[in-house]
Amino acid sequence: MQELIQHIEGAWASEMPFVAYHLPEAGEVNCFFPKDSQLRYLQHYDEAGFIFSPFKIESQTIVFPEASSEVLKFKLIDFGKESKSKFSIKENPEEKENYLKLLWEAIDQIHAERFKKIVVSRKISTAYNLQHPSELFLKLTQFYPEAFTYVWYHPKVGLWAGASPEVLAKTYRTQFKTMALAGTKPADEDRDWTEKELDEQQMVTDEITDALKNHTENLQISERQTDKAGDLLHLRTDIRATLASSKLGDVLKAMHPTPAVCGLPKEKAYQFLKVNEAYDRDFYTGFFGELNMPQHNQRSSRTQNQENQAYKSVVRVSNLYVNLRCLSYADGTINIYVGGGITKDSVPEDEWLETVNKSRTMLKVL
Ligand SMILES: C=C(O[C@H]1C=CC=C(C(=O)O)[C@@H]1O)C(=O)O
Repeated sequence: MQELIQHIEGAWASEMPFVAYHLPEAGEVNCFFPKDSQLRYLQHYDEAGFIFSPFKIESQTIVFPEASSEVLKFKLIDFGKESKSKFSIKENPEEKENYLKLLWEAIDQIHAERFKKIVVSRKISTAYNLQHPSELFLKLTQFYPEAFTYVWYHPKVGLWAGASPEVLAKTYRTQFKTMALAGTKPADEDRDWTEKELDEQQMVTDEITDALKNHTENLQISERQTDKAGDLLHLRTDIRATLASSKLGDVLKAMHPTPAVCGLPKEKAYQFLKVNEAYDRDFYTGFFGELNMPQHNQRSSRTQNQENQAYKSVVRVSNLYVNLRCLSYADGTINIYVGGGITKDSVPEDEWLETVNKSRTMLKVL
């Protein structure tokens, strides 16, 4: 653990890129330390490494290639330091008013039948002196073991950190997994899911299923379930398929941005967000994670006339998550990114409150 901290702090102090991450419920932390600070962009989804992709489809995906990085694993130890942060941000009335205006605009457009759903968002900025990214990362792993937690840094981009509950794409050989995640309520709120929330999530399931139809076979859709993400609950449907002749890159192109982060119809919603959201989402609601990284499997096989024999196989797997419940940091400022799905039944004040609740996921670790 001490070694992990030293590696992260060493890279941070010498302004060298790095990523440290923890996959849900995994026993170890993985890290990439690129050997130089050149900014590299992904050319093809056959490459192997850790990718960091922005929301905008026309922007490029950054890669820390496996081949030119030191790739390390560290055992994760529970260090029992669950100290809650006292850090808070005062509500800014002007920010609230502007966000309510955006919400009303989105709802009006839905009533005018331009959209069925749109996911609007905002950025909460505050002065903050981030000294130790390893501390931030370890708190994330402690508070949110069920999420994909990470801290990512490149000197030419800045630092990002988060705890994502949403799988965009997992692959194992030809097996493909994703999920439709939408609808939000506080975990301590004892109430049923509303029609609005059920509808909103169903739209995501339908759209993802539709996008996958042309690229996969054997589509399987699970029952809907409630999923915990920090102090929040979401509705979730798991979707599995077999990748046919299509490659992961084609599937991602068809899926991203899903209606869990953009809207329906996708292109119109995307244009609306570009014009009406008063800030650049940057990497928020983009995606990130392992691309074609080796997974070492050890199995024992008993063949005829042979002793039990252990053999190893290596399978290249991808684990990509949507960049939600995240923050960025540069030059003494922290930005926390939050949004929510708007449908015809949305109530602006409730949607505002939902973003306040979502911001607590990151505030807790500051
Ligand atoms: C856009 C966000 O969440 C998405 C994922 C789950 C639930 C959502 C919702 O209930 O609106 C959003 O679609 C965010 O956390 O910033």
